[in-house]
Amino acid sequence: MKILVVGAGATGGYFGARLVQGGRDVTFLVRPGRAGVLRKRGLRIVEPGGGSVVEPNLVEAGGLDGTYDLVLLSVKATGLDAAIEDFAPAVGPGTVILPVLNGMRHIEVLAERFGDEAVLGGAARVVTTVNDEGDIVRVGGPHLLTYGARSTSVPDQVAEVEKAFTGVGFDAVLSDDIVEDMWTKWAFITSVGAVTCLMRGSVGEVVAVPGGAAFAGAVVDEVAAIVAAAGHPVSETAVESTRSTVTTPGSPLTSSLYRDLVADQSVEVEALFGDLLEVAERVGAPAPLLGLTTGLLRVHQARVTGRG
Ligand SMILES: NC(=O)C1=CN([C@@H]2O[C@H](COP(=O)(O)OP(=O)(O)OC[C@H]3O[C@@H](n4cnc5c(N)ncnc54)[C@H](OP(=O)(O)O)[C@@H]3O)[C@@H](O)[C@H]2O)C=CC1
Ligand SMILES: CC(C)(CO)C(=O)C(=O)O
Repeated sequence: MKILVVGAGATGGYFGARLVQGGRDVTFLVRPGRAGVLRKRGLRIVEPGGGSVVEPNLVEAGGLDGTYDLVLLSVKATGLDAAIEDFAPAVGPGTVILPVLNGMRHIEVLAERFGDEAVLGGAARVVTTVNDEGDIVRVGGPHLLTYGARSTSVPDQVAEVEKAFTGVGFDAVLSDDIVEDMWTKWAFITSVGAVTCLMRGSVGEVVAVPGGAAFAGAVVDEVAAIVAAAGHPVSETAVESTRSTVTTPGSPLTSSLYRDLVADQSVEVEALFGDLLEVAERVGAPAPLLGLTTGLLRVHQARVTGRG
């Protein structure tokens, strides 16, 4: 199976490197800056207990020659439209696209462009960042990629994807209800994102102040009520797991959203928060904390965008 990983950043770099190490046929579609770093240093993973480096096959937009069986799409929501134009030549009649983006809006955009059947659902649970040297840093914790067909008609290629993801150095789960898994991940990431961005700290820092844990719990309840009202209830187990995650004393956990915010970078505000706020308004679910987070992030995003 020929795999094209679009974006060799925190998620694509991590899962892609693991696939390379597992002997899979992987090429990374990258832009010139990232290509330069990867040619010089290789694709390095830094993680507790060691690290590794692979020499990745790289291609830049315009250099794509032929189609791929799987496109693993791992750009931020803010880069989605441009990335689609760049990887489109790699998509043929037999290609499936597996996005790891948080949120839901990218699914509609991709399905509109490439057809409903070609677009799988995906949800990544991994805590990775790209450090100043351009290496992928994995903090620890799960490295789980859940994926699956979004409708009952499962494209034949899914079995091939399952084979490709078996026995490589991350956990992969083929889900029979990936859409609900994506809603669960969306509820999780907005909860962690709201707690860390509103309070500007890690979970442990928030929990350490009086009222911090109660505030974090209120965020979890608000988000869970919104997705339930929208017809995508998260299981009680998942709600309690998120509650435990955002109220764990001493936890260093942040979110990629928070890390981008404090690094003064562009944030995925509309895909993660704007869209969920719209859902809340549509179904009449109260969303004061979500509204506050969305406003805060929109102000930040307007400043970043205005800077050019
Ligand atoms: N980081 C995490 O722990 C997790 C993130 N996610 C989600 O995964 C998605 C991806 O996030 P993440 O991996 O962190 O993001 P990163 O910013 O770390 O990586 C995105 C990469 O995409 C590249 N890119 C953007 N546009 C293009 C393009 N047109 N062609 C080629 N490469 C391109 C960027 O390259 P360049 O250097 O050129 O800008 C960058 O290396 C997000 O939706 C995020 O919310 C989900 C779970 C965990
Ligand atoms: C799991 C977590 C919170 C890791 O950072 C994440 O999914 C994200 O930040 O997007």
